[in-house]
Amino acid sequence: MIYTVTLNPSLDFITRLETLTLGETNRADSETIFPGGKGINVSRLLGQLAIDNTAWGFLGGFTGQHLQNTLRDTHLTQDFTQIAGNTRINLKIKATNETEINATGPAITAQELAIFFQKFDCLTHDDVVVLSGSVPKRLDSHVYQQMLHKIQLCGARFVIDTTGQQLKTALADRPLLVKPNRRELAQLYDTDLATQADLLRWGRQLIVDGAQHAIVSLAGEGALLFTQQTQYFAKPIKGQVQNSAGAGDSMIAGFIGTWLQSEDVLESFKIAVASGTATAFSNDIATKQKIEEIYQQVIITTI
Ligand SMILES: Nc1ncnc2c1ncn2[C@@H]1O[C@H](COP(=O)(O)OP(=O)(O)OP(=O)(O)O)[C@@H](O)[C@H]1O
Ligand SMILES: O=P(O)(O)OC[C@@]1(O)O[C@H](CO)[C@@H](O)[C@@H]1O
Repeated sequence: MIYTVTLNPSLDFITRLETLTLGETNRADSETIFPGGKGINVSRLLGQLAIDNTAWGFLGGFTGQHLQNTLRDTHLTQDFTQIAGNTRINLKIKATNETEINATGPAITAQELAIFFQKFDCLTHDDVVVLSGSVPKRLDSHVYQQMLHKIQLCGARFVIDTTGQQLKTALADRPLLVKPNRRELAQLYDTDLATQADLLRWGRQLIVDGAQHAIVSLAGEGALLFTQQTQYFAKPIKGQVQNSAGAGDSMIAGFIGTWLQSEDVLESFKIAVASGTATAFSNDIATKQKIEEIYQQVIITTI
């Protein structure tokens, strides 16, 4: 079974307007609310690919209830830990540029955390846990390390999509996949990635430091995949970007969902690129139909 963990889920409130003027009352042209949070996005994309998975994380309050209701129609099993606080609302402003304000998230009590950790006791070596996204501000930042410890005790495998020190520490535990974007890779190794050679050098370092597979996503400039043996480049695909939030999560889902079924690295990377791009070209997480349409345009080269 694939389990996704979203410690800090969200309702993503997306508002569109022509221009955003700071310090003024702005009037929106439209608004939409989507279920959000990185692990939940991974779960939803896996669902589109008809891959069974269970979503773990913390949900609470009226926002948590709404999120749970919207997820009912999707192909994923919900096994969230209920909390007293309100699940956060993240504001995504689509104007000339995209501006995001991600909320801190609710407080998690020691008791709620203990109930959440009990879930890890059922893991076996057949399971893969996808750990994604931020830690609610008032939760101990070592929570990722604690989860990794429990995952390894059970012999399960994991994918991790986080940043900075949490990612650095996790590399030594041999994640199946990591997927920093360009900015996150630069921050991880404290370098500026000025050239293509820098990207290749530091992308390869993720493997040297322990990752089994590493995708470096480059938004509208494509993506790189590093494996133990080789490295691939996916050419960018042209299209109308609707809402790029969740593109990276979709890549992770496309890759790991396919790899666990086939262990075919190249095919997994193709589905990853198709899934990420299809989500960038959709308002919400991409549908299976959109992923299949984009898949026809994916071109991968060895570099
Ligand atoms: N503007 C775009 N045009 C074409 N493809 C895109 C675009 N944005 C994203 N993609 C596709 O989606 C993949 C992941 O996007 P990106 O690098 O933005 O991930 P990310 O920063 O993790 O995104 P997010 O945090 O919003 O989920 C890219 O490698 C690319 O394949
Ligand atoms: O604050 P975090 O946990 O880093 O990111 C949360 C978030 O921006 O990530 C998803 C897109 O990847 C959105 O659905 C959600 O709002």
